[in-house]
Amino acid sequence: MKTIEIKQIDNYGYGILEMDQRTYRIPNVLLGEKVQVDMTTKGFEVIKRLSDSPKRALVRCPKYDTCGGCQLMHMNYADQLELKKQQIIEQCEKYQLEATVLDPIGSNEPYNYRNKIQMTFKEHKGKIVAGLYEENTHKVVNISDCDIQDKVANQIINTIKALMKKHKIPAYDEDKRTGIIRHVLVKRSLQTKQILVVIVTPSNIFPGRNNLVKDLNLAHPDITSIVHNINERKTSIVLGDESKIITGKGYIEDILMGKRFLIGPKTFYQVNAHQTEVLYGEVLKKLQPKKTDVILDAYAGIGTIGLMLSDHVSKVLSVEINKDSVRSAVKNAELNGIKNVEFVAADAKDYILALVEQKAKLDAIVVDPPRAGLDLEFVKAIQVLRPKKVVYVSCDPETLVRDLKQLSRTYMIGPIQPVDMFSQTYHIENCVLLTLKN
Ligand SMILES: C[S@@+](CC[C@H](N)C(=O)[O-])C[C@H]1O[C@@H](n2cnc3c(N)ncnc32)[C@H](O)[C@@H]1O
Repeated sequence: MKTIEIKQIDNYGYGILEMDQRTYRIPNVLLGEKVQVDMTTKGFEVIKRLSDSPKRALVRCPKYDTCGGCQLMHMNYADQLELKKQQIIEQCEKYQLEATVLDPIGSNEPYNYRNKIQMTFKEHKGKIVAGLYEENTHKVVNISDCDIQDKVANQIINTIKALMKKHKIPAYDEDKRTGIIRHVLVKRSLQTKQILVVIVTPSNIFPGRNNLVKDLNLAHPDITSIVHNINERKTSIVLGDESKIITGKGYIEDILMGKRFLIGPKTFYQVNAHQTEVLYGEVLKKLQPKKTDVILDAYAGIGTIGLMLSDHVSKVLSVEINKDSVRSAVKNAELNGIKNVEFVAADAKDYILALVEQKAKLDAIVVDPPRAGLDLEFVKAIQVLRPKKVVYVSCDPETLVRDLKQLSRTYMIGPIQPVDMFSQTYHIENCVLLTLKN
């Protein structure tokens, strides 16, 4: 056993310890804190924290050390934001990109902000547990009150656990392939307060379903719709292909930037509605669109950014690879009476290459790719099309800066504006305006 002092913290919130020519990353420690550590056959283990930094924040979650879902709950919120800013600066240095990184826009609601919760159910020593998988394992950490998830959704999960006991409905055992309830997904709209509950089972057979649904509705009369989803596959993917609507319409509605959006079991939707409006507000502010503009919204999801922009421009081209999301986007346009957005289900790279082929004239492009960032061919196609403005929305600082470096040959890179959509975790969203060089 050894006592060590934490002398370095990386930009993801881990203490860094160099020992025996190896580097260890220690969670839940702050600069100057002393910890007792032990080398085990498995590697490195923190036995006990011996001192607390004056900058330590109260960790509200009793499962913080095992769950792995949050990494920064032990830090003051202002320090969390500063650390996330440093992540982006680190990437700018790595890729030698000259860019200003602004202070992140923090959230007024750094707890209980997630509007979607997805719990895995298991039996453990004769008890039903529901929670998230422990990092890199299939062990479920039992969570009864997650501090970043919606409070009502937490209560619904606890009710379902109690009702399973009451009606003797067993949780699914993925090794033996026995039992009934595998996962429960709850989505709750911030604006309309509508609630969708999706109960996932491994087959059609669901004894006790009617009793469970009846009691669940009695306990939570505010539930808008309950869906039974069947996932027969041995996979960590939560939802299967078949869904049966048990009550309600099978989806809920939310309002974002004044527009209505339909959210079904599989619909991709930003998890932090408070900060999504802040982020989309930044997109609008940076783009300063004109009524005559033709804009491409690439990696469009259910069309949220393009639909928000539709009032301000002449036409939006919206491209998204997931066909279900595109179908939702089309419905969302109808729901809002929007007629100037053209939706395409395609790989954004293929679509933009076709626009290059057609010598299309675009005034601006908004991109919001997944963590992998933009395909190099997509980046090069932007450089051929040469719209005056590009707004890049990103959830991964490394791929953002990599792509900005490439785009900086043709575009001036504006200040990078981080927006904190994922408080208590090390994730950060960014938004940046690129303006065509003369
Ligand atoms: C970070 S989400 C952004 C969604 C949307 N802009 C929003 O704010 O909700 C990224 C989206 O890119 C889509 N996507 C991933 N790869 C793609 C590709 N090669 N071409 C087009 N869309 C893609 C995903 O399905 C997902 O909907």
